[in-house]
Amino acid sequence: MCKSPLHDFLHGLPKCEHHVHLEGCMSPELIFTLAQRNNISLPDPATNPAYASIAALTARYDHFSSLDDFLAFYFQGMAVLMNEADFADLAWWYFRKAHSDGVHHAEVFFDPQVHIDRGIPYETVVNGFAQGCQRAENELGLSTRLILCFVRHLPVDNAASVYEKFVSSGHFEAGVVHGLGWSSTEVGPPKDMFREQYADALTRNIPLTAHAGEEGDPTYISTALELGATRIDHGIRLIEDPELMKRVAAQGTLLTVCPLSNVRLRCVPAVEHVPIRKFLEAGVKFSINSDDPAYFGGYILDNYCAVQEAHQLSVLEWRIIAENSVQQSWIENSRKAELLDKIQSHVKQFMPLAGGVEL
Ligand SMILES: Nc1ncnc2[nH]cnc12
Ligand SMILES: [Zn+2]
Repeated sequence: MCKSPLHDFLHGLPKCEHHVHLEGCMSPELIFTLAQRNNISLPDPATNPAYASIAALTARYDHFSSLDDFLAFYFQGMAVLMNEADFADLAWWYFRKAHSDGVHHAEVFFDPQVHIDRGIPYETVVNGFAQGCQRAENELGLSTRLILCFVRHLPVDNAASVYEKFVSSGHFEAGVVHGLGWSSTEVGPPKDMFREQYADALTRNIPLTAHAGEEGDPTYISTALELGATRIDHGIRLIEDPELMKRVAAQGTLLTVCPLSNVRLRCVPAVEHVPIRKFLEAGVKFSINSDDPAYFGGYILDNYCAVQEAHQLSVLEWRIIAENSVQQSWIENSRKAELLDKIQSHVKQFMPLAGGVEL
């Protein structure tokens, strides 16, 4: 538990999560358990000592040197997911934890290309994750959205083939998959590598987001916007381009910021350097998220608390963050109204911490 006097306020504050990779919720315990259950060999500890034990793997996660160093473990970890039930259990496990952190609405990423590449059918992945989402809606009252992510470390033809599967499945029209994103290695591959897929998705009114401005400079963000993304995942390097920052603020584009991830992947030296105050001052909308919580030492509430300890925000600033998170969620207006009411009631309870300001 964090030491901030706002801890209880932050815990109960109704949250929306917009940036979490379901495969990033594979804890070392779960990796070892599923490897055994599904008879899958993990890397040999003789050549990769990180896999000697759960404790060794956990300890290795403290020392990622970059995004790509982390991604190697992330792809290895998800290789133990085999059956629909594995995917469903993983999603359910995340939703239960998110619910206990005060999340009411969660938009979650998954990486089908990486699973298909190792022989798991597209339907197994989507059906399993969709089951987890349905269970969270039924049993926890969460609203959920699945976002299919293209990955930048595989050839674009590979993304084209999964995009065809996605389109022909009718999963968007059926409300099973709600949007598209891209992720994985940022610097290196062409910035606009999914131009064709995003152009086609726009004609179908599919919501688009993109990982950009995490390790890459602001031109990665402007390219994603040019291709039709209405949301930017991470986006912390936006502060290096004041003109672009004005545009992003004016358009109301949401940045899905992940503070603990940025520290673990060495994008910033500490949470104090995540430009939270600069974004607030510039009117840039953002939400606070966990990214790959099993790898980065914390789920969403840990990220909220880390931001509070580093930036000392007021109750009213948190209210703005929470309301923007709801307004920029990919949900119906009636659900937005419900969540905005919940935020208002919660903030009212904490009036004294707001310094007596009329709410
Ligand atoms: N932080 C991150 N950046 C890019 N791709 C990812 N895939 C999972 N986590 C990611
Ligand atoms: Zn991410």
